[in-house]
Amino acid sequence: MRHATSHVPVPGGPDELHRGLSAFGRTQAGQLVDDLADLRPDAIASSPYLRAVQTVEPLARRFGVTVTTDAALREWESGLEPRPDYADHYARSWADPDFARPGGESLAALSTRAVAALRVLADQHAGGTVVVGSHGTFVARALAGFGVAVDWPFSAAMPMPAVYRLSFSGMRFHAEGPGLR
Ligand SMILES: O=C(O)[C@H](O)COP(=O)(O)O
Repeated sequence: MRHATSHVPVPGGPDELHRGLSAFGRTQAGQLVDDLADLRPDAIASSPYLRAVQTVEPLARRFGVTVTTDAALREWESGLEPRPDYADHYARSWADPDFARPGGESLAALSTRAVAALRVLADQHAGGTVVVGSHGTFVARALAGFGVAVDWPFSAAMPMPAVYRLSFSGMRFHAEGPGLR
C-alpha cells in the first residue's frame, strides 16, 4: 500500500526517513483497520520511512503482528530535492525509465528492486497474506515490473493511502486497486 497523508516536506524539516504522517494521515491509518478487517495478515513489512511505518502500525496492533522494516521497500531514490516542478521531472523519468539523475536510481532499477523484494515476501509467506507499507512510486513501478500497464498519469493520480491487492499463484500474477482496470 501507499502510505497515508504525510507532512509536506519543508526546507530544514525532517528527512525522508523521519517525515511522518499528518494528523489527518494518522486518522486515515486508523481507518485502514476497519477497511482491511478481512485481511488477517501473516506478516507486515514496511519501508523504513516513518510515514510508511505509521500507516501500517494500527493494522499491526489490531492483528498482533510485528512490523518488519526493509530498506528494499523504500521509495524511489529520484536524485531530486523536493521542488515545485517535480512532476515534470517524474514525467521525464516515466518517459525514459532507464534515465537516472546523479545520485539517483532509474525507474527501471526501482522496478527491479520492488519486484525482487515483493517476490521474496510472497515466497516467504506462500499461501498467506502480507501487508506491505510503501510509497506511491514504489507501488507504481512494482506494478510496472509485474507487467501491469501503468504510466505517469496513473502514478500521479494514486490516492493516499492506496491499497493494491497483489495475488501470486505459481507463475500467475493478479493485481487490483485504484486506477487499475
Ligand atoms: O508515496 C509517495 O508518493 C512518497 O512517499 C512521497 O510522499 P509524500 O507526499 O509524503 O512526499
